[in-house]
Amino acid sequence: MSDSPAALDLAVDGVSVDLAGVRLVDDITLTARAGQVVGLIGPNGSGKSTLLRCVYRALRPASGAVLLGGDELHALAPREAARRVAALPQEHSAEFDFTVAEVVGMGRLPHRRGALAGPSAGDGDRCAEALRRVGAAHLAARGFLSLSGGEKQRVLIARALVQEPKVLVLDEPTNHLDIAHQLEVLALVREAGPTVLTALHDLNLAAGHCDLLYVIEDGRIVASGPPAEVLEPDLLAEVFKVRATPVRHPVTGAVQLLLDRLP
Ligand SMILES: Nc1ncnc2c1ncn2[C@@H]1O[C@H](COP(=O)(O)OP(=O)(O)OP(=O)(O)O)[C@@H](O)[C@H]1O
Repeated sequence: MSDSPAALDLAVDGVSVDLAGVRLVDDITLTARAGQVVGLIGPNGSGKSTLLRCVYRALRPASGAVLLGGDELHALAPREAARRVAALPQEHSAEFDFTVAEVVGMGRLPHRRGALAGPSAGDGDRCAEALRRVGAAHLAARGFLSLSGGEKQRVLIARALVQEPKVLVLDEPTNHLDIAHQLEVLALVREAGPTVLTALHDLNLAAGHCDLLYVIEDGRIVASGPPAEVLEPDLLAEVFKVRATPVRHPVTGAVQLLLDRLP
């Protein structure tokens, strides 16, 4: 865990979300202490993205609150919220007809002095460094729309990093990434120092990279705790409908799962 002073405690306090008359997230409470990497795992349609959308302000909960360092997120001015929270959404509704360098530069907008102010000194260096860290420096001049899925994902991670958030919300950050980049990106977001709340499908990545896991099923949290405690066979059979055999990674010591279909 990083003790970066830039990170803030995140608390989701009794959050419920209703869409189209259906309760999709039901009274969820979770906490991530400053600098922790907290994973949200659960089957398809369990409510992970819906909850994360509340934490990056794309949705307003029907009840409950999201607190950042004790301040209510939905009460902050948009610009102030954007200085504290960056997000990597699962679907990018906005397709960017911009260069990669321009897309990453958008991450600096919340830090500009005024709405009409230009880039600050150092913004270009920050963006170049972030692109380098995600292994995308060579793509800076390319059109974003011309990139592969994994290249786009890495550029959007660079954009979130240059925002220098105190809380980083990631919805399936390893989507489209090859295995080396999956491991790299998860190490990178931890090193960057913000509090991280991330949805992950890969249970072994969750086991190896998260300080704490919350398991969501049908919009409710059904288990939480350190990965080695949470990822136990009965729970995984019940929630994910798989047979899981936990083993210790011989090098890192992290719990890892051998997975197959239930007999
Ligand atoms: N606007 C909406 N109106 C009605 N239902 C919705 C809406 N958005 C999402 N849902 C439903 O809410 C449930 C939770 O969706 P959500 O995207 O949060 O799940 P998820 O856990 O992120 O799933 P996945 O692992 O498939 O990404 C799903 O059944 C989904 O179909």
